[in-house]
Amino acid sequence: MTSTFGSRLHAAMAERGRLCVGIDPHASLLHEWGLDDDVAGLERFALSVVEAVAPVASVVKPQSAFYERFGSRGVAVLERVVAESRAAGALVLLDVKRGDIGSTSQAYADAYLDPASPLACDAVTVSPYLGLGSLDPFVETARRHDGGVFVLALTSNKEGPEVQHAVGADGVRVADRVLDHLRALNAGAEPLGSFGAVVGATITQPEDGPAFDLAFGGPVLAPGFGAQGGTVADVRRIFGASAAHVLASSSRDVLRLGPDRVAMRDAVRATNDELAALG
Ligand SMILES: O=C(O)c1cc(=O)[nH]c(=O)n1[C@@H]1O[C@H](COP(=O)(O)O)[C@@H](O)[C@H]1O
Repeated sequence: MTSTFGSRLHAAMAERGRLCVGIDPHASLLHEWGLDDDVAGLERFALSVVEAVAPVASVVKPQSAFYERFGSRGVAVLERVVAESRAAGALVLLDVKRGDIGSTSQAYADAYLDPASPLACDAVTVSPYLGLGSLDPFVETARRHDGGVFVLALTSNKEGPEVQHAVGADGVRVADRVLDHLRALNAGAEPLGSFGAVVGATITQPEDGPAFDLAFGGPVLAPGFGAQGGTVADVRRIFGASAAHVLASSSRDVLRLGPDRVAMRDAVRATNDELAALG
């Protein structure tokens, strides 16, 4: 690879748009598509989505759990999803939300960010709740291999604020610490850093304290767009002038249009146009 993840993502968003498509083969979706909830159904579903969206979307985001539930054969399907999406020109953000003590995080980082690994992808989601320093192996491995890391900051689910808005002994809120850490990691990176934050497209800024500062020099992954209620207007409301660096992420809202590949692809294009209109 020749350029940082942040540079590749910046170019891909400019060229293909700001929608990330989640490839999440829920059992209920396999059923809606008329497929069995088995490895053959998983493979048919996932590769049909890749064929429909990977040639047009800037980023695809397979959620590992939906593949892992079928064991090693499911993970083999995930490997194909990653490889075939990249071959079609999409960046792959593997949603695994890993995070462990540093020595174990190194093994996770090698699994997803070392190009020699069977599951190598462009970027990965991680959880910071073992401490920001525990993420160093992901950061260093990403820097070494031009990969990216997206750290959970303000998640889309309603339970998130109980932990993420909590104030530490130093008076700093947990999510602010995560965003500050990312700001330091991205310092000086142009046009965009490689260290992103996950900020749901459903969040509301706190009424009893200052707004979270969502400009930190890196990309934002904004899941919760679509099926969880987030809209283009929410992206404008939450991110304002930083919306250009926001990847709105939708899984079920696109996937439920299948197995009609044209309908899925058209939906991606239409949403990209709406997001582009935010400026
Ligand atoms: O990291 C994520 O992708 C993520 C973070 C978050 O705060 N909320 C969230 O929904 N997600 C993931 O985004 C996807 C949302 O799927 P839909 O609700 O079907 O669009 C799922 O794969 C979730 O695991």
